Amino acid sequence: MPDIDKKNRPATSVTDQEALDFHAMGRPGKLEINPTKPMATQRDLSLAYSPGVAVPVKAIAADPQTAYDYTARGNMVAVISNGTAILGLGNLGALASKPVMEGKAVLFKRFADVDSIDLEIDTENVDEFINCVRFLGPSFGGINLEDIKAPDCFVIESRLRELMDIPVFHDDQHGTAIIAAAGLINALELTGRDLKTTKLICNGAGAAAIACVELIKAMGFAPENIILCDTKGVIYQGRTEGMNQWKSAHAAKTDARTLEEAMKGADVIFGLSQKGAFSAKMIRSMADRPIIFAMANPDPEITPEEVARIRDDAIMATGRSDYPNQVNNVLGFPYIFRGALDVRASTINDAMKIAAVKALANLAREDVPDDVVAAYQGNRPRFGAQYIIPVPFDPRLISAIPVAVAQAAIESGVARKVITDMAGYARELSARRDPIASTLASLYERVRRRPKRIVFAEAEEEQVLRAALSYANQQLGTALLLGREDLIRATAERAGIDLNRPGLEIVNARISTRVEAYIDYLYARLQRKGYLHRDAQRLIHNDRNHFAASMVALGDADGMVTGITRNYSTALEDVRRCIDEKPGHRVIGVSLALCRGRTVFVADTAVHDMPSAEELADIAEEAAGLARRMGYPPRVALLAYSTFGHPSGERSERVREAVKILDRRRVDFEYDGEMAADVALNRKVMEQYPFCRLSGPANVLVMPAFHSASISTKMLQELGGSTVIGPILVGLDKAVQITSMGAKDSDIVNMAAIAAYGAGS
Ligand SMILES: NC(=O)C1=CN([C@@H]2O[C@H](COP(=O)(O)OP(=O)(O)OC[C@H]3O[C@@H](n4cnc5c(N)ncnc54)[C@H](OP(=O)(O)O)[C@@H]3O)[C@@H](O)[C@H]2O)C=CC1
Ligand SMILES: CC(=O)C(=O)O
Ligand SMILES: [Mg+2]
Repeated sequence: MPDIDKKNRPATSVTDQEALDFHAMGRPGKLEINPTKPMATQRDLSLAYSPGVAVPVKAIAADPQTAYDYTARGNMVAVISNGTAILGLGNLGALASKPVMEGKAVLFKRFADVDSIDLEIDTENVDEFINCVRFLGPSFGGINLEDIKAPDCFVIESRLRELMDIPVFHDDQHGTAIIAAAGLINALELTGRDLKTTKLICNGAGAAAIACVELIKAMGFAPENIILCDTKGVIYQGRTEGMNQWKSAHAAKTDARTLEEAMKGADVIFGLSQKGAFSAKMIRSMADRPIIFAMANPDPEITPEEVARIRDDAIMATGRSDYPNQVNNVLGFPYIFRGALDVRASTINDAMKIAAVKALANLAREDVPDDVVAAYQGNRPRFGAQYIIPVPFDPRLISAIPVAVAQAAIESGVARKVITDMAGYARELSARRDPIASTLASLYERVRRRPKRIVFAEAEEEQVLRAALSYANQQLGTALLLGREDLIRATAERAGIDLNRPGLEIVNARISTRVEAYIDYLYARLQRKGYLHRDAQRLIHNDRNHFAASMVALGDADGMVTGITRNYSTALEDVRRCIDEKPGHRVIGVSLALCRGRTVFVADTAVHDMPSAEELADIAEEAAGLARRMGYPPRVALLAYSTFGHPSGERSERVREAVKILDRRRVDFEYDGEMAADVALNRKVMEQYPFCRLSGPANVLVMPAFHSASISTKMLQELGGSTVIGPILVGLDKAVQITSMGAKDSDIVNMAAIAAYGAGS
């Protein structure tokens, strides 16, 4: 197990066990391959395979460009490594690099809808590596080389670029250089420095470092103001030990021999070396308002906390997502390839790289529009020391960078397809991304800024304890562990959880001084509903849900999460005995189904069995409200088996009536119905009803009844490969969330975070 310094872990750090569990969960690894065409009938087979497949074969043989029309090549990138420089962990071999390469492949998909596959090549021999890759060209639209050590990577990349007619891009070199250069331009601007007079030290003289230095020199940085260092110290003119031609090209005329000597008075320091390479003394010796990019992964050369202890005038960036200013090639490679693929570029040239630098640097200087604020944890960042570069979840990246890259490819003559309508292309690009990940990231961050006390009502269960620990570890607030103390302690011991860490508190119902207050509260609510005082006593003494909900009702906790040991409706009844709906609202459940890059909100998946027309209209309003709060402009479809009156039937009548009620209420969101699910979700089918008032496929589906809501979300999960979050309870006066029975710890912590978010400020 790697030795990680626990004290220096930032807020969102995960434990080693969590990382292993995540990778092992379900189907091991992070990728699978799915067909894009139906493969159900004899005819499908005849088309997809023999004899039909022969037709595109001949077409491609006659005109190779048609491979982009008839195969997956045009959207497919190989992520290729031999594992000789895995992050900052060193040469751990091809097989060990696979988790990182799978990770890069899923980032391609997640951020830019580029399909990608990882290929680990088990050789350190440069010629063997080149020969292995050079013949793969027909399979891919581009090659992303990753984590190959210097100087081999330079030879490999330049030879493959000559041998292949598709983009070959060593991400650690150029991806890193592009992001670092963009961040540097902005940091120089903020500190009033000039590119030509700034003094920069780069620690590390490998793939990333050499490329960074080359790019910034190409952009006008004075060569005499740059000093590179490696494990042997300063790379000075005349040095012979540990040199190669790429280091020699940047050897400095200087008397400095150690990093410490070189760093005295430096304006900028780039770390592309190893964890902990910068000392406090070095940082202290830098010029005023120093610019420190500690980019080693997973642990930087020095942490922002350590720098903050030494000086308060630094602009600080790291390669990590859990600190401000993430200078990491994830901001580049998905979008750079997106742009290159979309114009079928033969290469990624300097013009395209510089276009990406400028697009990225400019984006950080622009005002962040309202619909992007969610990606910034609900804050509107302003160009400044804490914001020199956009965050990876910024939804503007998907349009800004590919457009700039594609345009530069066209202008520099390497595009094999010309895009004339760049504005239309930018719109298409935006539609490729679903904001759910940024929405959830923002939700977590908001909670982190106003941490909440959440009762975990079933804390004797192991997965609940794990979720509580994760809640505390992520600094979302205090997890109140409700249960019998001896049992909680026994479970914690079995699970290896240290209950003494900050952020975990046991609430032992038996000895709580608040028991009488909760009994009085509950009795006052229930006495006219047939409950005796001793019934209230029994509920508080014996039932965790009543105890937890009373804690929340009386302000002893901000919210609660339950549901592991009891079915949903029973848990909800327990809670409803203690907590009412918010005035003017209706309590409903909304599930989020995340499928193929698209999120739909489905309601009501928890409460109303057979809602009336009035109730359906309320459900539409509540669900639209949640969608809007989560950053989705709601387009609500009220679903039925029929569409706009056909086939007619009594059951659709209620739905039609609900639409009329919404008309009368003059609600401020798009809605229409009744309609079948394919009309709601498929633009082409919807176009057959030109009078439909939805401006695009629905993102909020109001189901006609609980059974259809429940059946469809469960089918989406089991058969459609969707991730389903929820049901999220909305409309209650206090923040309560109920998980499904047997939910995993990751689901429980999500629901706890949603409860904390619901608890507001
Ligand atoms: N934030 C980001 O986006 C990225 C960050 N990186 C990080 O940059 C680092 C280097 O990666 P990469 O260039 O691919 O790897 P390479 O193996 O190509 O190069 C590593 C370089 O770092 C030098 N080095 C290692 N330890 C030290 C040290 N303690 N002091 C000075 N120099 C040292 C090596 O020196 P020598 O030549 O003497 O062996 C070598 O020059 C890694 O930590 C990686 O995670 C890389 C790519 C992207
Ligand atoms: C981010 C990255 O590619 C690296 O650290 O190697
Ligand atoms: Mg890398």
